[in-house]
Amino acid sequence: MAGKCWLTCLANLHPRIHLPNRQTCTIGRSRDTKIKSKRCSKSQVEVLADYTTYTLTVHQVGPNASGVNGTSLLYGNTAQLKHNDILEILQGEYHHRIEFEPPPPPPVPKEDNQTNPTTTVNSEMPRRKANTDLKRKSPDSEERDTGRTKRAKEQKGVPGWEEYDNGDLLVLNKDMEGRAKIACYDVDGTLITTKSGKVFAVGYDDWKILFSEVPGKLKQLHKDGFKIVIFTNQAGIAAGKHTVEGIQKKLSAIFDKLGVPVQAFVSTGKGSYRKPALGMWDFFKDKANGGVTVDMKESVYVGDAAGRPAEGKKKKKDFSKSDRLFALNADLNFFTPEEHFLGYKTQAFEMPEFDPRDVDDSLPMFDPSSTKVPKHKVEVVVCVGYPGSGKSFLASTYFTDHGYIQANRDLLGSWQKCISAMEKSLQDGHHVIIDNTNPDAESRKRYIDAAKKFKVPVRCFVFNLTKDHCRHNNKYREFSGTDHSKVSDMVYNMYKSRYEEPSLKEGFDDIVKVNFIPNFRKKKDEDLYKMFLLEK
Ligand SMILES: Nc1ncnc2c1ncn2[C@@H]1O[C@H](COP(=O)(O)OP(=O)(O)OP(=O)(O)O)[C@@H](O)[C@H]1O
Repeated sequence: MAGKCWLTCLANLHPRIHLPNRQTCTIGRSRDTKIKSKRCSKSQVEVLADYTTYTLTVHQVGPNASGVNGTSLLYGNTAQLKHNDILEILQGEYHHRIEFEPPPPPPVPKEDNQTNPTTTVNSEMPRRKANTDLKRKSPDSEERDTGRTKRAKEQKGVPGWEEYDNGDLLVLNKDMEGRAKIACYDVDGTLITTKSGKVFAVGYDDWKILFSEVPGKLKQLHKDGFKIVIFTNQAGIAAGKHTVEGIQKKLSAIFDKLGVPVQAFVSTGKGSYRKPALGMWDFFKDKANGGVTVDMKESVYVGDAAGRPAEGKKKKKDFSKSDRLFALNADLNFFTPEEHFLGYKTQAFEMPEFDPRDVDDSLPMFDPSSTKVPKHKVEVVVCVGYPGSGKSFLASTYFTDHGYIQANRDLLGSWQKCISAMEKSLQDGHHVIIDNTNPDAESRKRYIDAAKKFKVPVRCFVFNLTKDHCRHNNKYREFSGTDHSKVSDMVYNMYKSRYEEPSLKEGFDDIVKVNFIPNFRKKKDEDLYKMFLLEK
């Protein structure tokens, strides 16, 4: 972990600025930065250093663009910078280097569950009409993609492996004979551990069988009529940290050592093949078990990402719950490696805070339940809610039916355009709903002021969902193929840090809470929604 993070001015105009761990700092026109240009706001960017991941989250607050490594950032957008990245406080001007001290350790090939800090630029308020600057891939990622495509083609050399969905899924022994009883396993931390003793493998040879009991147990199960099937997340491949051949050779070597026939599925990215989502399981059931129906009562799934809490200093908590949730989604009997191989009694575990199976549809849509829509002859409704809280869903399925014009920054491009759309609609005598996240008083004030200018009442509708519920909705949106850019966890943290509880003092005529009332058009949408889609 870094001990310090510095913002170092490349023009050497001022002493370097210290950025404390996990504290939001505002950078802009100030004595500290010696920036005098009025184009630079006093609050041009908000930055948040994270010493554990060696990353700096930058959120642009000022109206003029800032820049990151030559790429423009726009109002409301965020970027994640790593050690030695350059922040241009105004795009093309006031270049500052991000320096962690001591610097991050050099990258080594790692297992899937480790992420290397890489610079990413995201729209905080995810854009449907994406800014092309933000969409453009960094030269780095282009190199990685090209490399990956090439490697994917070259991988034919590793016997038995095939690639599906442009390399999102790798399958070993797809046509292996089907069986009804399936013993499924995760790999890292379940069948193997590192030889080096490090948490993450150093190279593809850094592995050994986890428990001496593993090969015998697998052989016995195979003899008893079980098919041995592996489901492993290896998003390090898409991230460019692993090669396809490297992982395939490593896995094939592990299976040779186990001495039992194995069928394997590898999810290489972050999409719907990644556990706990069921992409790999569905592929296995539908296309790789020779048409044999799985006996769900007898079949088992074993994995170490089981949500077990820490045991004092003896054992860290599990890094994720994805194996347990994958088994739950698939309706498979789940065991930890210790329970399965060593005969431990059921181990304690924690479930995620948000359980999609428990969404309560008995609540009233609004609190107070007597809330009228519309309430006034012409009015403005300002939404407040995390990305994925359902603002657009409610605006388009409910408010527009009641004659509201929906103003959404992702669609229109800027809050200024939302104001113009709002003013035009009010002039034409239409209600307006402002469908943006609006976490703080400052972002809401613009709409309140514009409504007051037109002497029109303005109400605030606050979406009453937890952060994890909204993260779930966001994943659901991703998997259901909606045209919406991905929203990262960083954006959720940023919303949380900026959030100010709406108050009547801001000028609202009323504040209403909006409950999440599930409303699905198709059974398959509901089925997907009710699965665990988050890993923790
Ligand atoms: N009441 C609901 N019933 C079923 N699905 C819903 C409901 N509300 C939202 N969803 C689904 O949840 C996902 C997120 O909803 P939506 O896009 O409306 O969120 P949002 O608050 O507008 O997000 P953002 O601020 O990121 O644009 C979508 O896939 C949407 O279909």
